[in-house]
Formats: sequence, C-alpha cells, structure tokens
Amino acid sequence: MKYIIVVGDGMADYPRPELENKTPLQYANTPNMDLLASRGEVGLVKTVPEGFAPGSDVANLSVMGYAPEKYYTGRSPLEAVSMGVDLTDVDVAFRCNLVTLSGEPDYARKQMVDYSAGEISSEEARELINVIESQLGTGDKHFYPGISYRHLMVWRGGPEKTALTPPHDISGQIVGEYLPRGDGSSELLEIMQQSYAILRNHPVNVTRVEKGLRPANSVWLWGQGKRPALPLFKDLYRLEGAVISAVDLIMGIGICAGMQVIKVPGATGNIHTNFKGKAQAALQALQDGADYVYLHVEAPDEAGHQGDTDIKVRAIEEIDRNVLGLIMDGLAEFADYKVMVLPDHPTPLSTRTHTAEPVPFVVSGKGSAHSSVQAYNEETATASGLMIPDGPSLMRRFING
Ligand SMILES: O=C(O)[C@@H](CO)OP(=O)(O)O
Repeated sequence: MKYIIVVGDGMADYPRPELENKTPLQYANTPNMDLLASRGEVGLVKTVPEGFAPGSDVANLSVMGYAPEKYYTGRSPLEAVSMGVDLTDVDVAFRCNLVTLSGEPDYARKQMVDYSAGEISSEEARELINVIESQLGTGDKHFYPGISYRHLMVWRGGPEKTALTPPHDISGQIVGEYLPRGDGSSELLEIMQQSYAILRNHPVNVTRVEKGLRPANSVWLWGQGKRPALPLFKDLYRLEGAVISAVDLIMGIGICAGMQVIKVPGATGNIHTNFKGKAQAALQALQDGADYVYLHVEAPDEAGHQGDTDIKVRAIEEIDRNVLGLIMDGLAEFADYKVMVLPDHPTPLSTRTHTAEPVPFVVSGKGSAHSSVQAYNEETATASGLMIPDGPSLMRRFING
C-alpha cells in the first residue's frame, strides 16, 4: 500500500467578492481534487490546538502526525535542523527574516513593507547575512544564511520566552507595537536596529533599488526555540516516509522524523516552483520503496500573505493539474494506494495571515469512506459534518482505514 499527502500550504480561505463570492478553492478549476472528493471522503480537521498560534510549524507538525502539545519547541529550531546547524542544549534558534522596512528615521515608526524583501534571491541574501554575521555576530550569537528571505540566528544561552511577532502577520503595519517584548528584548531590538544601519546602503540593496526591487534593509527576529526531539515516523506509523518541500521548516520536521528528504530542482516556495518536478519526485520515491510521501507546496500561502487573489487561484490550479493530476496518473501503477489533499491552515486573502479554523481535507483510495459529494472545498467539507479533532487522529485514520 502506498500513501501520498499533498499539502497546499494556506489553501483554505473565505468567500471573496472578486471570485463571485466563492473561496479560491471553490472558484479554481480543480477537476482532480473534485474527482477525489466524488470517490472518497471529505471532512474538516483541526490542525491548530487551542492555545497555539496558527503557524505553519504547529499546523504541519499536526498534519504530519505529531501532536504540537507534545513535540513543539518553536519554528526556527526545526529550520536549523534542515540547514545542517547543530543546536546544543543551551542554544536558542531564532528565525531571521530579511525584510523591507520603510524609511522613517525612528525604527519604531517604520512600516513592515514586505516580510519577504521582494522574495530576495538566496544569492543576494547570503551576501547580506554574511555581512550581518561579520558585524553583529559574537562569541554567543551567529547568523546563518538560508533560502530567499528565511535565515537563522543562533544565540547560545539566549532567551526563549521573548514575545516576538512573525513579520508576515503585520504586513503594511507600523512595527512599533510589534517590537520584541520581555526577556532579552533589548538585545534583540538592538540587533534589528543595527541591521538597518548596516543593510540600508549595502551595494546589494543599492542595486536592487536601481532595478525597482525592494531592498532587504533589516533583519527581523521571531520563531525562537530550542532543539526539537521527535520520535521516528516509522516507529509511530509503521511506514517508511519521504518529504518533499521547498522550505526548511518542512524538511526539518522530515529530518527530525527520520524521513527521507527529497530536494527537487526548481522548488522555490512560490508560484514559480517546479510543480511537476515535485509530483515526479514523489512517484519516484514510491517506486524506490518509500511507503509514504508528504508533498508540501508553499505557493498558496505566499499568495495569501501577499493578498494576491489571482496568484492564489493559480497556485491551487497548478497543484490540481501539475501535482495531483500527475500523482493520480502515476499511482495507477500501484495495486493499492491512498491520497489525501489538505492545507495546513487557512491563509485568507482578507487577513493576509494564518487563521486557526479547521481545514478541509479529502481522502480517496483503498478503504476510504464515501461522502457522496462532487467537489472538494471548505463548503462541502463543512457540510459533511465530519470533524477530526487533530492531525494525529487524521493520520491514523488515513493510514489504518
Ligand atoms: O516562512 C515564512 O516566513 C512564512 C511566510 O511565508 O511561512 P508560513 O506562512 O508558511 O508560516
């Protein structure tokens, strides 16, 4: 038996006036998701436990079968694992975004213009993070370049409980109310402020501005935590699994879970990603002996954060045609299989950030129940009346029947 889960990060949403009052999932042309729904079971699953912020870290842990209440230690340490940075017991890892802030002289009065610094390239970002390391790195604090705008700071003996805000939660807002608070906050703020002075006129940014691109003029620290420890996926669920994603968060969870991490050329974490390549890599992994693949696509989430309806609809259609379509064709060569499609959390276009509402899922394949619906979306999933209380319960139901 082979299992594939396709996650469209942040795919769930609310009805939109510009989409004939439909959600992007309802509006998009998704014949493959709808075919799965007509043959299988749809329902809702709660991926964000009470009391947790609806981050992709929490929600993906849950969907991957790991109760956040038990295993969550923060987002950045999971990314550190994927980046190959070993954390000791006393290290605290912080997500270090490269962001675009507006030009007001007082840091607190600046606006969060872009949490992604115009989706800066990894090459440009590496140069900037290396400068930050050379000027702000110390014996106990180090900066490591990652992918695009997503980087890492490790602080030996650093604070874990500081109140820090994800920059994608405050797009367009004045940052003053969202600066670090509590334990260690003055040092963290100092780093952010100093980074602005260092990065503002860096040649990489001068060139970006000349090209009409957004400068990566500050680092923004958030998502901190200590080294995670997850039981192996095969010990929990008796399957050899593989993970496919463009982002370090998901690859980090995969590594911690002892799953194979497959890197796909051209996987970018946005709408320009290699959708077909991900599907082909998933099928290849199953042919090569994996029992289970977790295939994650970041593009709809990015479109949600950017408030871009057209790109969100396009991302969903790409997932349907170029990921799911290929997977459904390829799975036909296996005797028995099961497919699930779902988002980790909603990233509504109206809020431009995540919400904690339950998300729609569809499961089809050997042994799946039948919901007798013709489409996969928020409305059909709600109407089904099926509510799974958490990700691990859904994983057990998916695997065991
Ligand atoms: O990686 C990130 O910084 C965020 C925003 O893109 O991702 P997500 O919304 O999936 O948490």
